[in-house]
Amino acid sequence: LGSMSSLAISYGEDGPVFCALKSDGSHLVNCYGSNPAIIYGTPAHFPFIGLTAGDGFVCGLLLESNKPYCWGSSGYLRPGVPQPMMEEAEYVEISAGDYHLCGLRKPSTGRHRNLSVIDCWGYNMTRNNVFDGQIQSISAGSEFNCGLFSENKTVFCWGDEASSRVISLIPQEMRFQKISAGGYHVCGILEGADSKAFCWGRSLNLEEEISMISAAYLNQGNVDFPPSDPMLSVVGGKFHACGIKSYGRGVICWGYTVKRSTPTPTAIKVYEIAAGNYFTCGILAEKSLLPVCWGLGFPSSLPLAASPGLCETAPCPPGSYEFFDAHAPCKSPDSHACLPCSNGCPAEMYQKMECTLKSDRQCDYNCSSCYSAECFLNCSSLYSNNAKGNNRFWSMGLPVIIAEIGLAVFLVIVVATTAVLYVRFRLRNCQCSAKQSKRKKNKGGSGSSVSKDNGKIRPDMDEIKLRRARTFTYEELERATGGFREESLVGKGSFSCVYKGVLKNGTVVAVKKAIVCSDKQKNSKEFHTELDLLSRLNHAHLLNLLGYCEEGGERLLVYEFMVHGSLHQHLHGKNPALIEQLDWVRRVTIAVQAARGIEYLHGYACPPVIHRDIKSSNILIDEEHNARVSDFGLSLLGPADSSSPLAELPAGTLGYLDPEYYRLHYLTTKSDVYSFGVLLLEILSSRKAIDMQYEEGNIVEWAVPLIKAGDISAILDPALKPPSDPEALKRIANVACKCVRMRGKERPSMDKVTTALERALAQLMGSPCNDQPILPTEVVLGSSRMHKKTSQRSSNRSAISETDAVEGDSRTEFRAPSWITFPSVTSSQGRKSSASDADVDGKSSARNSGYVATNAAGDGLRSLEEEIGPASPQERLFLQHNF
Ligand SMILES: Nc1ncnc2c1ncn2[C@@H]1O[C@H](COP(=O)(O)OP(=O)(O)OP(=O)(O)O)[C@@H](O)[C@H]1O
Repeated sequence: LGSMSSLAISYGEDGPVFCALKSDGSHLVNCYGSNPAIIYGTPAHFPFIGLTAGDGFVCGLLLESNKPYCWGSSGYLRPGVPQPMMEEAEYVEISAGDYHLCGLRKPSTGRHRNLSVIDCWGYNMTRNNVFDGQIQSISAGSEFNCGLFSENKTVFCWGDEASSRVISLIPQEMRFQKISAGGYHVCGILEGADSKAFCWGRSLNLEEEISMISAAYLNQGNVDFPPSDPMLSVVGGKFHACGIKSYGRGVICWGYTVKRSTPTPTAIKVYEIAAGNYFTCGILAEKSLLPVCWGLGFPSSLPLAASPGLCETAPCPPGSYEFFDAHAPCKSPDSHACLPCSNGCPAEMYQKMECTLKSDRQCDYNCSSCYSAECFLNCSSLYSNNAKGNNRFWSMGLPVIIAEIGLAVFLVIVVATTAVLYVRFRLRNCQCSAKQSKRKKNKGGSGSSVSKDNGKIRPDMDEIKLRRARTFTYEELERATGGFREESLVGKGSFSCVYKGVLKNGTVVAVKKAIVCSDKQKNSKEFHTELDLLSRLNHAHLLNLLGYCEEGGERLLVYEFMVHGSLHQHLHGKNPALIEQLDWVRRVTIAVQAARGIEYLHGYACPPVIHRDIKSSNILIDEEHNARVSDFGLSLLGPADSSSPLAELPAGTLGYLDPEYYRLHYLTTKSDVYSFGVLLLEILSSRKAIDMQYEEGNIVEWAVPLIKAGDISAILDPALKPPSDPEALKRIANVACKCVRMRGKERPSMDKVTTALERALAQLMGSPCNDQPILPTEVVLGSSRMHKKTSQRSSNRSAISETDAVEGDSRTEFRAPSWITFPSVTSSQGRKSSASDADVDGKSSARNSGYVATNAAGDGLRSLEEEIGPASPQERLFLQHNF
């Protein structure tokens, strides 16, 4: 993030890495950190002009060729010189965002001298951007970029606006000395004597954003505003910014600070700083030139001396001075590391020495006009030399100090009280829907010990027993399943075996027995999560928990038995009759029902539940072929405010796992939407989510390009006759494409998916008014509770069905290991930008008032918003914050 510098910090799931140019003038790079792809990929013998870094990668501007060179593990930027690259292109600056890199080309000469070209590579950015006007510098944010025009010192930005709003909030009338972008904001230093920092965007300084962040993270961090101190430079992290103070080179940070972070050091002076996502590092302004870091997740000191700044071939411009030290930070004697001069002297001080080409401005205390404790203390040595001065200090200084301390204590108390009241006020807002509260009451909630702290409802075990699920003895279940014999086994999962059993009263049940596992705690966590969730949820398309048993080391869950097993068995089993049994209407019905179950988890359960393991083996089918979503072993109680991503370690099943969740560890309901999209593709094609027998093993990589090319028939299951109205399936395929978009915020929410699927189902069934949503589900799908009960009664009577045979063994699914590959941008999103990799000289560029970009052709698909109406304000807020 931010602008090119002598140091750069990479972040991401493989851990943070600090890279810096060596302090010995060799221009070689040294890296330190935990991402092996960066550490081992560091080109130790290439001299660089400067560095920049993003999520999992670092890039440097090569000294010899003035071209960028990247290394690390980004899925969006290949190691080496980014491609496509024009041979003659040379760059003066590079800057990296989360998944992309941009380079500012050397100014053109001749008739194009008033045009500037910025080339970008990576996620959604690969194109050449041509601008009217000369550009002084560029800076990349998470998924956007900004530049500073040399002439009028105004800023322009382009890229993703929805999550950052950096484009609409640009302060048009302001002039900047320099700028630096962060995750979703930009900070700049204003022109003029006071050199104040000014920030805009969504992660800093906006009322709305502040309250969003506070609500989500109140217990974890704090939010504050840009300081008013004059600044020398600023850098942006994901949700914070830091700057070097003009006087004294001290550092100051603002924005969101994660709790448990190492605090910003107050007593250091730095030459240069750079920020990763949640931490910042600076090069100490002392002989050692060692880096110090603060924030979350990085050592606070590093053993690599680093260059204090970038080397420039031109003499240091006015307003800067050349760094002189025992170290010579620049290779060539003609180039200089220029540091910005501090700006004026603070109050109570006077300028002792001007900033020259060789040294910074020096200020000293004006002891005759002291009013701060610092000044008095500094001047106290003078006073101590004469009794008069001493008396003056005691008579004047002490009361001032005491008054200041008193004021500070008072302010702390006021702020703390306000914060406590605010927290209470915010948490009051998570309330369950009236319907749900009523349900809770009806279910014996009067003596309930349900804790409403934090708006989360976490019943204890005793209460679960009382409320719904009954306890079984081990002996009872052992008897029901014939001693857990092999013949009763109906399926196997990663954590459990599922047996068919018949209780004493004749009820047919499925008994899920935890596989004894060395990681007992994890197993126990899953067990209790499932109990907690299932006992609270109640929906026609969720699987009912009947009871549980916890005896000795054994843990068992007892569910309704689903006579037709799982959707996985139907789609991928060995029995072709089973596949055909699921005709198009049945399949789409199952998709709609599953969508409704998930929509309930996301939208109606309180707090929302994220399933985390939506897949065909977790969609069970009852006797009426109605779908029931099962297996909440991995579910998480969502945040009360569903807009805040939960940082959890990725869990789920390979092929269905949301790449954004896997890469960024941000878990939102949109991760379930991704998995559901994969499930839709599976339903349409009968291909497994990952099937290595095909060249394109990943269903998303295979199906999405075909759907986008309009070749829907290529993905439809050949075992079924095409439907009379293939448009309906096309509609579903388009919805699936939207669900599996790389970025969560671009995926539709489950309620929109459900509505779109319902319409498709109506169309498939030949409904004359398929543009109207079909309501209620029960009428169309026959899946009311009553209906379900009948179905259960009959399923209880039924003998072991054709799907009872164990297929778990033949099914190969993998839990997410670190080597998982996801659909690459080059094959899906990347394709759409390839057409726009236009002629660098702007032959095919469209121009628009100073900012001209050869934007990629938009998504060929109609937006879901267009299709089924705009999002509600709450959804919009959620989408905007679904990073
Ligand atoms: N209530 C049920 N009725 C009938 N069959 C069931 C029932 N529950 C599970 N099964 C069968 O048992 C299989 C294993 O289920 P389980 O929930 O243990 O694991 P899974 O979800 O398939 O895999 P994992 O645990 O790895 O996510 C299912 O795929 C299904 O075929």
